[in-house]
Amino acid sequence: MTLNPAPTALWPAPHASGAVDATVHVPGSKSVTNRALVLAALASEPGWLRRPLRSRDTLLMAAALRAMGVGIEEGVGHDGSGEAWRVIPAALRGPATVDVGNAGTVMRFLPPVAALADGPVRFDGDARSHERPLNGVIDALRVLGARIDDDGRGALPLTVHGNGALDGGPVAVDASSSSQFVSALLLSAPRFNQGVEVRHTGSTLPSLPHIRMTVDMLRAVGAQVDTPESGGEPDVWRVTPGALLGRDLTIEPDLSNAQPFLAAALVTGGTVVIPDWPAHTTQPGDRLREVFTEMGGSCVLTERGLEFTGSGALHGIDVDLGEVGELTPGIAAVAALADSPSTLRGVAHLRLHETDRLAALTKEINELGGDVTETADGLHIRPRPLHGGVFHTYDDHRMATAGAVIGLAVEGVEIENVATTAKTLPDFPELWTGMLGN
Ligand SMILES: O=C(O)C1=C[C@@H](OP(=O)(O)O)[C@@H](O)[C@H](O)C1
Ligand SMILES: C=C(OP(=O)(O)O)C(=O)O
Repeated sequence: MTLNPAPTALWPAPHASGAVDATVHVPGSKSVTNRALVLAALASEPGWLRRPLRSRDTLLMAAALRAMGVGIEEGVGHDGSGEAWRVIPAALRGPATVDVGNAGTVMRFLPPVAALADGPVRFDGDARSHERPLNGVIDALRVLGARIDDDGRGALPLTVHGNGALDGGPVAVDASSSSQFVSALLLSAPRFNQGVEVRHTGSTLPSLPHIRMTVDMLRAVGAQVDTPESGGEPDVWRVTPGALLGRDLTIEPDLSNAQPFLAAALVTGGTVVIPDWPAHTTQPGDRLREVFTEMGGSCVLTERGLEFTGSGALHGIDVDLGEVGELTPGIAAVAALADSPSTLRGVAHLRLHETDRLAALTKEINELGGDVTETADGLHIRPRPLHGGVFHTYDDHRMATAGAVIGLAVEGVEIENVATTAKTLPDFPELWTGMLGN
């Protein structure tokens, strides 16, 4: 990766003058919204998404589905409450072009959908999207009967030549670089002639909760899915062909985007309430209750939401984040401010995320005076007194929010390109200053 960001606008990260005490309404989950859009588009009847996330990643997903003929209309939900999208499925068509931006969910979940279209669908995106792995999806779709033109690197740009249907059937995939390979194949599989049997062949599989999210959401729209957890073989998922229902789904708040706000309570010894925190969820952000408690906070789930309180103490942690990799930047930020060292493990695949997150976190925290080293599969973080400076973000929303967390405790931190948070949380600067009572 290149670690030479272009100079862009700097955002002075607010320094906390005391303990925060705030309620923060966090917008909808990116991962749930983009799965719900795909499943609603593949259904045999219209459906509703209520309180969908409207951010770069989800607007790109909606635009792509519209380009393939799906109707996505603005509206209010059945009960009149909250904003909603009404999704009206249609025969999927090409030619179409899809801009994936740098959204893993768009670049991985939509090529299988495009294989069901009746013409070519061209995929391209940000420069970084050309570097993120897509080989698992491309190779698997070819085995399942699709024709795809790419430049042979197993990455974007590419064209899927849909012919209105896909055979489907058994396929082996090494998903050690991204769980999204598995999710992508499962999501469209009810519409493949033979469904699918996906066998993961790699030595590790990151982000299992996100695969569970895929399975749960498929089942909720009527798909039959067999999983390792439901008595099937280890590392094998089977989806039976069949029609999908159109549902009325309210999207949960994005718990990974709740992370910086919970971190603010932890770092300042204050309290933050996140309303509508789900009692049961497959979102990886739910693990924050445990991780941030071990780092010095405490929390309780009440009818007001998740109430998270910092004790004033901040401890280091030794933790495997392989299942919840997207939480790593925020945990690293807190760890850099703690009273003891931390080891974050199991996240080698973060080198292939929005940016090489292990290199970027190491460089940016160290440039503020920190002492972080990369390991084969994570980070060692030894806290040291930090000083102000520019925190570069490499077009990574979670680098920007991680820098903001450090800025609460360290005066003079400036975030380069805070607008990159629009990938999943467009209102971040306003929510952040609102939380601080400004
Ligand atoms: O399926 C999903 O919605 C996601 C899966 C994970 O991807 P990886 O398995 O590539 O880490 C996660 O990091 C990403 O933010 C969202
Ligand atoms: C890895 C992430 O995103 P993507 O869906 O683009 O993979 C993330 O949001 O942390």
